[in-house]
Amino acid sequence: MVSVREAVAFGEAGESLRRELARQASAIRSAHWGDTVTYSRKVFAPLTTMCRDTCGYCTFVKHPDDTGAYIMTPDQVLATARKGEETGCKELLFSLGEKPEQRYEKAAEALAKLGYTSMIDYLAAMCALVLEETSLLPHVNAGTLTDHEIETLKPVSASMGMMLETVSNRLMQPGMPHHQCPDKTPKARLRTLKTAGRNKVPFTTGLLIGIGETWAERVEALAAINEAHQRYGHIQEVIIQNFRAKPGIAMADHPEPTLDDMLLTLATARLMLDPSISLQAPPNLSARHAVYLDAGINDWGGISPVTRDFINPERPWPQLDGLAKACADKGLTLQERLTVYPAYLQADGFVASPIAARAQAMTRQDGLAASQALEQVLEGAA
Ligand SMILES: O=c1nc2n(C[C@H](O)[C@H](O)[C@H](O)CO)c3cc(O)ccc3cc-2c(=O)[nH]1
Ligand SMILES: C[C@H]1O[C@@H](n2cnc3c(N)ncnc32)[C@H](O)[C@@H]1O
Ligand code: MET
Ligand code: SF4
Repeated sequence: MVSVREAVAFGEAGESLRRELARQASAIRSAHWGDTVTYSRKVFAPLTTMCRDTCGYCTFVKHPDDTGAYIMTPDQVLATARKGEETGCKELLFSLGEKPEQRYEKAAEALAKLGYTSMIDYLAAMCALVLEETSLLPHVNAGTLTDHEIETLKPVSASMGMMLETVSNRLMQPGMPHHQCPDKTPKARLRTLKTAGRNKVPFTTGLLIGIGETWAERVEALAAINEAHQRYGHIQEVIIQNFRAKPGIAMADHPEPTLDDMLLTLATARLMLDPSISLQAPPNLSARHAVYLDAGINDWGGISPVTRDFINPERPWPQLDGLAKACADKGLTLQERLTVYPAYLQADGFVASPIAARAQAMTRQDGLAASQALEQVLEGAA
């Protein structure tokens, strides 16, 4: 694995070094992930658009007084889940604003009408509903979480995630994207990464690139993720997500990261991270996503046949046959996976047993990649 010092120097890499790094990253992908590239067939449930943060890149968040501010009702959650079941989805991805009830009276009132005082408690109830009433596996993307919140969510979810986004404290300053966002302080994000590890939650995290961070800060963020994984063994996947500028956000005129920047970041991530960590990039945020395969990715993340990407709603999902062809053109095979990676289904203390049993049954029925013990994966990586 490449050190922080070496990786920081990659920021200055010219064209030939960039090509060499991508080649090495692809070799790691082949050695550890073979020739399969995966995706998770999912439906998206944007449980609430209200949030106590106001990130400069986010179009998802709505002020409680705006149109488009809502909390999904249990019936709406179930209707979404049913659509997913009908189209062969296995994951239901809950994505939501963070603790809106702690900032807005209106959000607290809307939550009270549903019978709850905390959004996380409501989220846990909706996960339980999905488990009871449908065949899907819930994945939770709810931002920062405390020990108590993770304890509430763990028995009712297959996996959880939170984008670290960045470790840059500069981005908290006035005029920067995380100004006055209490849940985006690097301290709170890093704490959540560790809390998830201590609680043995199969965890997804990652970087949002091109929001004003320096190359060195990006490398530091990757190092922090890898350190957490070395300590707790819980990071199942890392997403490198490229910022997209769009009308209506504070960062509407901020330049987007270039494709070369994305490729160098992906290769660096592959070279820095434990090889057992899946490397994911979203296919819908670049028309040129096929070349990500040359920079070492082995996963496309969640793709939905029914719901749009609510966080980037103007960016439709690519067709699965197109993605399969992009993989095949490079000698790779596109394969469906579950939201929780196989190794975590066998590892002690990770996935609640009824949920692990459901996931294992799905694996057998659908011929998904079989389970490999976490110890084995981590040993292989060492
Ligand atoms: O459709 C999306 N899925 C997102 N996902 C879901 C992802 O694509 C997969 O469905 C899951 O990670 C399961 O592997 C996230 C999951 C996380 O845990 C954390 C962040 C994200 C971010 C996105 C996103 O922006 N859009
Ligand atoms: C769910 C994840 O979506 C990402 N996210 C939020 N807004 C944008 C945008 N404009 N472009 C790309 N990704 C975005 C953040 O990283 C968040 O954590
Ligand atoms: N609010 C959470 C976060 O920023 C979930 C994704 S953004 C809708 O991490
Ligand atoms: S990115 Fe997440 S935390 Fe930030 S404003 Fe949007 S919903 Fe809230």
